[in-house]
Amino acid sequence: MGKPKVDYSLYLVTDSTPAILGDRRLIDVVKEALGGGVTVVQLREKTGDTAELISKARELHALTQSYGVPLLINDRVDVALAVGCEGIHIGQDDMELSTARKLLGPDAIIGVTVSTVDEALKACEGGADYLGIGTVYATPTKTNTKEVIGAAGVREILARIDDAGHKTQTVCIGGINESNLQRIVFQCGTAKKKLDGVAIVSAIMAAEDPDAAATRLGRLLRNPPAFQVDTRGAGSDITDAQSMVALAPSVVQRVHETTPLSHNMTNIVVQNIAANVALAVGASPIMAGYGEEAPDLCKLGGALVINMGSVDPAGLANYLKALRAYNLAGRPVVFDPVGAGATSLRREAVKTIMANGYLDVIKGNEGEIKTVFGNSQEQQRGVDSSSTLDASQKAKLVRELAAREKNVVVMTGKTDFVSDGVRTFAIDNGHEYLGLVTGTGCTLGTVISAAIAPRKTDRLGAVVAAILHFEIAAELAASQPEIRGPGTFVPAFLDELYRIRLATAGGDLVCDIQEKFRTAIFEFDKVVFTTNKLLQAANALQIPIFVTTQNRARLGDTVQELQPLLKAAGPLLQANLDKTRFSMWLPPLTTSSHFSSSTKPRPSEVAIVGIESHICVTQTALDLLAAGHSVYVLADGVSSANREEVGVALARLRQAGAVVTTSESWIYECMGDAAIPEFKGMVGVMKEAMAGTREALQGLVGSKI
Ligand SMILES: Cc1ncc(COP(=O)(O)OP(=O)(O)O)c(N)n1
Ligand SMILES: Cc1ncsc1CCOP(=O)(O)O
Repeated sequence: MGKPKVDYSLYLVTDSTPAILGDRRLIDVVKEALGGGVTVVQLREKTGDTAELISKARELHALTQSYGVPLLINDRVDVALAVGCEGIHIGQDDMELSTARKLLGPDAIIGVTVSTVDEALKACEGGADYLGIGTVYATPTKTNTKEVIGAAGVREILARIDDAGHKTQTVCIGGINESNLQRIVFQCGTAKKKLDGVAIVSAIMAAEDPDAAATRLGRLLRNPPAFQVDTRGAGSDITDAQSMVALAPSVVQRVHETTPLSHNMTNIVVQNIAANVALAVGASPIMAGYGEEAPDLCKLGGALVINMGSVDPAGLANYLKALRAYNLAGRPVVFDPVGAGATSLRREAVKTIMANGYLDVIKGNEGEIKTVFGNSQEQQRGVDSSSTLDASQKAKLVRELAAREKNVVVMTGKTDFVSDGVRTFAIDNGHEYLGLVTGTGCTLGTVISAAIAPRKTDRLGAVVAAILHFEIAAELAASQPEIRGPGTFVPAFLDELYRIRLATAGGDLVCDIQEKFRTAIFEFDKVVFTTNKLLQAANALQIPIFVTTQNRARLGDTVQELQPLLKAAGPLLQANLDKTRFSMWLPPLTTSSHFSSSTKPRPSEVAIVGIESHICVTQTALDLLAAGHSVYVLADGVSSANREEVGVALARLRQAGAVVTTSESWIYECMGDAAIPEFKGMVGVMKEAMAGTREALQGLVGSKI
């Protein structure tokens, strides 16, 4: 006959206790569940005499056979033998596996309960057909549970039996229902070994409509959870620090452009500063602690921050409601387990939150992350962090926690560690003033929420970008001469958050201003003059610069006059590319984070200067327009060999949708406000350049536009 092939995916374990079955008949409920698609049935009766059990089992077996579904008997080999059903399920305190196998023969299905790696390895070696791994979560259905192992425990067992080369099939059991099934399956599986199914009692047996419940559970099993994001092509392949840093401006820019909702359920201390930080980075904050609002708020395309800094029972219930709503909507959640190890209540709250939903990012200090990991016996003092781990231990901890939770984990500190379980980075930015202002650490969660709000984004890249934005702003703020301490630091910090995000938008393109063209191009020196002014402004206003040369070997480098400014630009000079194509719109420009347009609802704003206006400038501008960007052609900074070409080219570009304007107009537009700190310096530059600007305008613009 041979051993039947079993589909373990939706495994029903019965329960005849009144609390679950009510006044219904077991056979009727199982029939409905079979109708809903359960794939295995286990008869689990803890009371009643043997004859009664055999008769129930016979009746059930006839039913399950008619659905082509195997029936297994809990604990009782004798009953299985009497009925001739497909097999049994035994626990650690039941008959030995080897004895059961002898009695039932090689073709019987025998499942074994395991809650530790040793038990699992032993059962696999002993020839179990499947493992019932649990208890995943505490459940009123079985109160004599020895171990509650969570998804982390299941995952560990799966990984270890896979490492040992066992192909034994697996289900997990305990507290599984419609609200957590997808997350449990998602978090339990390793890259190499996934669960073969879930075993469920009450979520089907106690359901008002077991057929519908089983149908819904089956559907959930067959589909990936809403929060599982496919980030292929969104940066998840980036593994080196340099590329990760290069990605950051696009993340900052995207927040600026999309104004994502940052829904903060946060503590009483940080409400105000968190809202201001959200605004400074370009997010739209809502400080809403009432969970009933979450089903509406989660539809607005933002992300949730659960900061348990002032947790209480009502707050916890609200977090859980919001967590559920955001998980169901596939919207990201940042969890800040503030003071996680400080009290037993907080430790319990962490467990409850983690058992009730998927957390896309967990951010905490060392003590908090240790508590979340679950191996900390340390008593945390208040919510502050004290460190006992060295750098490699910290990196290992965040990596292991992230791998276990299948999310991103951030451990903040003098050096921050961030990991998605595969890639781990250390970030050494920030300033000590951040530690002297209450609540700033919490506001990092808010910045992260804004960065991870878009669905198709590499979460790790977004989190790294958020940390860089936050910590570099702190450094810039603290370095200003008027900052005397944490009090003056806070407003400067908000300013810098704001300024950095403005600076990430747009860029200046300098097209082929090369030595060999000096004598051939009409009013070449004026193009150079305008470009010089533009580069000064870019350096002062932190605007990214992209430079090209056409066939550098033959036509020379960008002219000498501009070289000191390009050098001074440092990392602002994003590309200095030699080309043969006429258009500048080539990698790395096209792939640069400034212009990656995959998720952008609003395009970048780009200014172009250079030569020749009717060839390279025209083709670059047309390509940028086609890619969805806003193009500003600076008429006092572009020229051609034949002066007549310039006006024709500018007219064409204007018609194609480019804005034809002047360098001064563009620079003032970039500043936006005379109150910004750079304004004074820039006015000085403009004044000094006044005569040259006039000459450039007269020479290059004249009556041409
Ligand atoms: C599929 C599955 N897994 C685990 C159990 C638990 O069995 P056991 O440890 O024998 O506990 P009781 O069910 O006897 O209380 C199970 N029944 N089914
Ligand atoms: C039999 C068993 N073994 C471990 S937990 C459990 C009961 C699971 O019941 P429920 O699916 O209602 O949580």
